[in-house]
Amino acid sequence: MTPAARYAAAIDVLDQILDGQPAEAALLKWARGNRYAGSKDRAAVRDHVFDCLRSKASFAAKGGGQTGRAIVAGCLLAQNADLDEVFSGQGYAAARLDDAELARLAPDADAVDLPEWLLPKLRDVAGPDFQKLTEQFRQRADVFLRVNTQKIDIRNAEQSLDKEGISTSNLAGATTALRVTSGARQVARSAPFLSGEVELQDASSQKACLMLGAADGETLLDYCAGGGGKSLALAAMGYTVTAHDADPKRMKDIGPRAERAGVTIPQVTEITQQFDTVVIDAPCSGSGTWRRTPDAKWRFTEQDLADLVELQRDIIGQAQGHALRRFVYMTCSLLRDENDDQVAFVEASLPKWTCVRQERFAMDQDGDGFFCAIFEQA
Ligand SMILES: C[S@@+](CC[C@H](N)C(=O)[O-])C[C@H]1O[C@@H](n2cnc3c(N)ncnc32)[C@H](O)[C@@H]1O
Repeated sequence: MTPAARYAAAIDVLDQILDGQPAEAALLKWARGNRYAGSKDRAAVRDHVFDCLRSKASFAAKGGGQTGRAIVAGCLLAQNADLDEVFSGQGYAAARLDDAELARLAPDADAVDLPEWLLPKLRDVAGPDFQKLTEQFRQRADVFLRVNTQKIDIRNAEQSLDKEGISTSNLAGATTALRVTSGARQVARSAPFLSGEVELQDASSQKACLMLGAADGETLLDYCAGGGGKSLALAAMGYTVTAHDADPKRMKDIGPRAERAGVTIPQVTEITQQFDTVVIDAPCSGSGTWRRTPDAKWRFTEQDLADLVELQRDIIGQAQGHALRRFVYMTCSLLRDENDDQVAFVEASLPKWTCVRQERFAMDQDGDGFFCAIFEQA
């Protein structure tokens, strides 16, 4: 596909998303309907769509409308790119911009790329860094790997990855983490990944797991285990991990991932014992990861947030009952409602627990937004 044809495909996919389809479903539908597109084409179309979704409001303002064509036009204006090359009408390129569309272009227009109702909440959390935070929402997030230090040390992992064309660099504050600086798309096919020496995991999630400290033979229940990201990181730290999730189907990847990593992680649907530590990686807005799932930020509503806050409280109430020594509450959210306010809720309603440590990881070039609070028996 030519560069212009890739933009034309992105316009079609964006129109489907604007009609209410989730981004992944719209991209999959496009790929199935256009089998001639190779993996590089699919990756490029995906990148265009996600870039446009991250900056949807500001691109729509520049491009003069809420359509795939206007948003892509706004994207090109933001990059000072040549609109005529992309909207050329030649071959599989998008049709030329008509006079009405040209008249609506506003290269100097701008907008905050977040839903209006969330702005006071994010201003409250970010304080003087609010501007920086809004700018971050427009950026692509880096890919990070977690080195499985039970199998390989970080220096040898870097060398093995390098042999496969994957360049990495170290990261301050996370002894297990590598930033992928090139070759990210090769990771899942590479020998270090397939042999369980490295896993894909954001750096902030890794830092939160490291907050739990040395395992000292402790048993640990991962109460909201999902695909097992935290379970695997904690098993690699030496914890004897049991995985649980309200939806057992979500745990289907844990078996193969654990096998690659060389650990055993039993999965349970009913909990019949107590654990030294219980980890609650709670369902949340995911606002700290919206650079990776930008359509989610536009769909998220105040009612969604209220429902999540209630669900998180229910889960805390259930899960803490299985903890002997401590429980750990985590979210990949930036919002106080899901973080600090839940710490206050625990301290007010469950007086046997005291928060002994909490960390907020900013959403920046070194990882997603993340929150972790550790509670011990008072
Ligand atoms: C943030 S995700 C977990 C991500 C996972 N820990 C990881 O690191 O890959 C939250 C999980 O909580 C689960 N969940 C939702 N409600 C729950 C409940 N009432 N009890 C236990 N798990 C629940 C969801 O099915 C989802 O898999």
